[in-house]
Amino acid sequence: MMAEMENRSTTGFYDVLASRKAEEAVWRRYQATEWLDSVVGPLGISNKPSEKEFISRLRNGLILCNAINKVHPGAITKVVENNVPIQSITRESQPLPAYQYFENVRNFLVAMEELKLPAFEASDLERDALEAGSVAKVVDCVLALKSYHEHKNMNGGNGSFKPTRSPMVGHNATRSNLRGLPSDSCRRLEMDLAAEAHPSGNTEAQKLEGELVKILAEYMADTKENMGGNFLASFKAGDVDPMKLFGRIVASCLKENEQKKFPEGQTVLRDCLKDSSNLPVHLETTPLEDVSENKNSKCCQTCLSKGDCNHRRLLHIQERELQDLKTLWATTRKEFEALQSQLQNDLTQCGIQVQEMASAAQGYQRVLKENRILYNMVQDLKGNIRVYCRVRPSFTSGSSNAVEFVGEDGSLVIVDPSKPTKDGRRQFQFNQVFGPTATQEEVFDHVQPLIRSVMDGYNVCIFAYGQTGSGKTYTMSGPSGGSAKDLGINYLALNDLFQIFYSLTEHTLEIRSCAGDDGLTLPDAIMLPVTSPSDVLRLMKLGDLNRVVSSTAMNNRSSRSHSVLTVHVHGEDESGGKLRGCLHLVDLAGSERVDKSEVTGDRLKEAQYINKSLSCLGDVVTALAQKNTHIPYRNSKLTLLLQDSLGGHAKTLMFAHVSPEEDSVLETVSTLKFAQRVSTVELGAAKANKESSEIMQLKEQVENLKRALANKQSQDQQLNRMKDPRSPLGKPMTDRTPPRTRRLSIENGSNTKLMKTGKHEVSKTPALPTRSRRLSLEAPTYYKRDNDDTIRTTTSSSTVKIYQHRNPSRSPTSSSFQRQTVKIDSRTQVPHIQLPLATAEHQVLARNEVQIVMQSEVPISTKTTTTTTASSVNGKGSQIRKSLRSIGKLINGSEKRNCRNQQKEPSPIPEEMKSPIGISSSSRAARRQSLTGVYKSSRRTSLGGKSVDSGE
Ligand SMILES: Nc1ncnc2c1ncn2[C@@H]1O[C@H](COP(=O)(O)OP(=O)(O)OP(=O)(O)O)[C@@H](O)[C@H]1O
Repeated sequence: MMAEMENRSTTGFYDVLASRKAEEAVWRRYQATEWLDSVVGPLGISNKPSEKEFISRLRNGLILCNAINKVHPGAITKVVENNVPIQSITRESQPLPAYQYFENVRNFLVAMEELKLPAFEASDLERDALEAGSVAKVVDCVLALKSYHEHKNMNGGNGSFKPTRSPMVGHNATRSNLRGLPSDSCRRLEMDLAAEAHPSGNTEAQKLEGELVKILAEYMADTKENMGGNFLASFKAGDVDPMKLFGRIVASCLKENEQKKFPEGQTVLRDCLKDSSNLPVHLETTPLEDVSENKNSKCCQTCLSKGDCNHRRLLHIQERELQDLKTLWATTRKEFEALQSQLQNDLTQCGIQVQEMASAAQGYQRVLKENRILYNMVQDLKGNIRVYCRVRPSFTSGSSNAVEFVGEDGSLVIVDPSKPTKDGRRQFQFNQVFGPTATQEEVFDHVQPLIRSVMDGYNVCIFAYGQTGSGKTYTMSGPSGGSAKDLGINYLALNDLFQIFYSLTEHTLEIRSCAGDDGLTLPDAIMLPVTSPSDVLRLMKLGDLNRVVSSTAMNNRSSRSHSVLTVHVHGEDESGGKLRGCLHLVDLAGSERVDKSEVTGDRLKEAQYINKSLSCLGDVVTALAQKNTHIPYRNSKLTLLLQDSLGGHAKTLMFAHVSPEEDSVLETVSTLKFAQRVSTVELGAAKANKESSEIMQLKEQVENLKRALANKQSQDQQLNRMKDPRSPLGKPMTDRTPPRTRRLSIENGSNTKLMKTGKHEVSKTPALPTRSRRLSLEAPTYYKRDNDDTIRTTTSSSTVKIYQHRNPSRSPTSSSFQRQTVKIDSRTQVPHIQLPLATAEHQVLARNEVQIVMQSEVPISTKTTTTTTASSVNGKGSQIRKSLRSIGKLINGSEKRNCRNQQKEPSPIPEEMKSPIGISSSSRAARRQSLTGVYKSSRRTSLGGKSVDSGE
C-alpha cells in the first residue's frame, strides 16, 4: 500500500515537474523569440514556438550572427547569407550548404565566447540531434545575449556583466563561467542533472531524489507565481544568489513539509530532506546535534550501501564539515574554558587586590588612629589643652561657605569670601576637626577615653566655646526635643560612667546639686539617689529649666548663661587604693556681637556679662600661654570655676565651635584663633588623685601611733600633776587658743573667733575645702550662728549655704565605704550664683565632712605632688615613714621622760584636778598634735569647744 502510494506520488510528481519544466521552457523560448524579433526583425514564427520551430529558425546561424552584430557591432565581420529574407525562411525553404551553416554558427559561438557569454554546441542546432536540454542551451544563449544587450543599453557597456542561467539546466559549455560558484552549488546542480538523467529509475534513491525534486519544483513554481517583476529583474541581473535562493527554498520546504505534507511512514523522505537541509546554507542555523543525527539517517544508509550515490559524496563532505565544525567547536570550547579560567583568575586576583587594599586602608586607618593616640599622649605628657573643632551644618542653602576644607588630620581651612586673594585663606591645626556631617556618636567616640580617665582619678574638664548659635549646646546636651541619637556629651558621658559603674558594683549613686568636696554650692540643692542614667537625665532636665534661654537674632534658643555639670567620682582600686576623679562638663554661653544678635534690655546686659567673662577667659589663656607668673583667674567667676581645669593638673579639652556661614567668618576666625592659642597652653602632665593601699596602711599606722602618743602624753600629764606638790589639782593652765586653730585660721585667711552680733555668733569658716576658701578670698565670708544653730556664710551681697554631707558609711576610713561613688553636681547660672543658708543638721554634717576631708587631705596638702607613678608613691610613703619615725621618737622620748618623772615623787592629785577648766592638758596635746597633723581636738576648740566625736 505504502509502495503504491509512493509510486503514485512519484508519477504525479514527474508529471507536474514535466509540465512545469515545459512551461518554463516555453516561456523562455518566447522571451528569446521576442527579443530576436525586436533585434533582427520578425522571425515569422509563433509567439510560443516549439523547440523544433525555434531551432530550425536559428539553424543557419544567420539570425544569431545578425543579432550579435546588433548587440556588439563588428562581432562577426563576415556573415554568410543566402539572400533569402529572414521572414521568408521557413522549414520548407532550401537549406544552405552545411559548411555555410557551420561558418555562421561557429563565428557566432566564437563571438559569444569572446564576450564571455554562455554558448552552446553547434551540434545543438542539428535537425535530428535534439535531445533533452540542448534546445534549452540555445535558448539560454539567446537570452544571455539579450541580457548582455540590455546591460549594455543601461550601463553603456560599463561594469561587469554576469549572465543568468536557466535554473533547470546545467551548461556544459558554460562550465567555465561557473567556476567562481561554490563547489556545493555545482554538486547540487549535478544532483539535479542526475535526477533528470534517471527520471524513471526504480531504485529507492532515485525515488527519493524524485520526491525531493518534485517538492522543489512545486515550491519553485509557487515561488515563481509569487515573484514580482522586481525579483525577476534582480534575479536576471544577478543580484540574487541562486544558491542562497535554493537554500532558502529547501529550508522553507523542510519547515512546511515536515509537518504537513509527509504522511506518517514517509520517514525516508523526511530524513532525506533533513539531510538536504544540512547543506552549507543551513548549517548556519541548524544545531550540531541535528547534523550528527542525520549521519545515521536511513537515506544515507541506503546511499552508503549503494556506494555510488551523490549523497555519499555529499555526506562525506558534510562529515568533513561536521568534523571541522566539531574541531572548531572543541577549539572554541577550549578557548572559552581558557577565557573562563582566565576570568576566574582575574576575578580572584582582583578579589585579592581588593582585600589587600581594604586591609591596607584598614591599616592606614589604624596607623592614623595610633598616630592620633600617640600624639594625644605626647600632648598629655606636655600637658597641652586638647582642642577639638566642630563645624555645624549650614542653615542657609545656596550661600557660599566659609569652611573650605576639613582634614582628617585635624586641619581646617577657612576662606573669607570678601577677600579672594591669598590673605582670605587661613589654615588652622587642631587635635581633631569634626565636619558638618559628624554625628554625636562620632564626636563622643573621641571624648570617651578622656571621660573614662575620670574613673582613674583624673580631673577632666570639657568646655564648649564659640560664637552664639555655633552648636555648643548641641554638642554638650543635644538639640532640644532631639531623639536618642542626638544626645550630647553630657548624657553620653554619664551613661558611660554608669555603665562602668554597673560593671563594678550594684550600689546606688547619689546626685546632688552642689559643689561637693571642694567647690561652689548652689541654692536649693537637694540630694537624691539615682540608679540609672535616666534618673540623671530627669534631674538634668530639671536643672536645664533653671537655665535662661531666649531667642535672639542669631539663635532661637540662645543660652544666656554658662552651664557647668560636675561629676565627682570616688572609688577604690583593686589593691585598696583610693581614687577621686572629677569631671566638669561646661557649656559656655556664646560670644555675640550685640549689633548682630540685636538684643536689648536684660538680654543686652546678659550679653555684656557673657562677653566679659569670656574675655576674662581669653586673658587667662593668654597669660597661661605666655607662662606669666600671675594668672588672672579671679577676674571672673567663670575663670575661677575653671581654675583647676585650666591651671591645675587636669586633662582639659576645649571644643571650638564654628558656624560655616559666610557672614560669620570674622567670628569664626576669631574663635579659631582663640582655640589655637588655647592649644598652646601647657598645663603640665595630668595627675591622678590616687592613694595606694600602702599609703593607706601607713596612714593607718600613723593614726594608731598618734593615738598611742596622745595616750602616753595624757598619762604623762596625769603623772606630772600627781607629782606636783603645790596643787592637788595641779596648776591651772592658761586658756590659750590651740596652736592648730591658729594655723588653720592662717591657712583659711580667716578669723576663727566667734563674733557676737546681737544674738548671732559670727565666725570665719573653719577649715573649708580649697574651693570654698578661694571663694572666701574673693569676698569676705562669715559664718553666722543663728538661734537655730545654723551657720551662715555671706559673700558680699549673696548668702552661702554649705552643704557638705557626710554619710558615716561613706567615710574613707569606714569599713563600709562603698567601692565606687559617683556624685553629680549640676551647677548652673554661674554668673548669678545664689548661695543659701545651711541648716543645723548641715552644719554638723559640714563639720564632719570637713574633718574627713582634712584627714584625707593632710598627706596631700603636705605632698602636693601625689601621682600614680611608683616614684611619687614611694616619695609619699617615705614622708609618712618619716612622720612615723618622728612620732616614734616622740613616744620614746615621752616614755623616757616618764621614766625620769617616775623616778621623781609622784603627785597624789590627778592632773585634771589641777586645771580649773580641765582642758589645759588637752590643749597641750592638741598643740603637739597640730605639729604632727592631728587636729581633731583643735577643731573642737575652734568650733566653740564642742566635742566632735570622730566617731569613725
Ligand atoms: N552639628 C549640628 N548638627 C545639626 N544641627 C546643629 C548642629 N550644631 C548646632 N545645630 C543647631 O544649630 C542651632 C544652634 O545651636 P546651639 O543652640 O547649640 O548653639 P549655641 O552655640 O549653644 O548657641 P548659644 O551660645 O546662643 O546658646 C540649634 O538649632 C541646633 O540644633
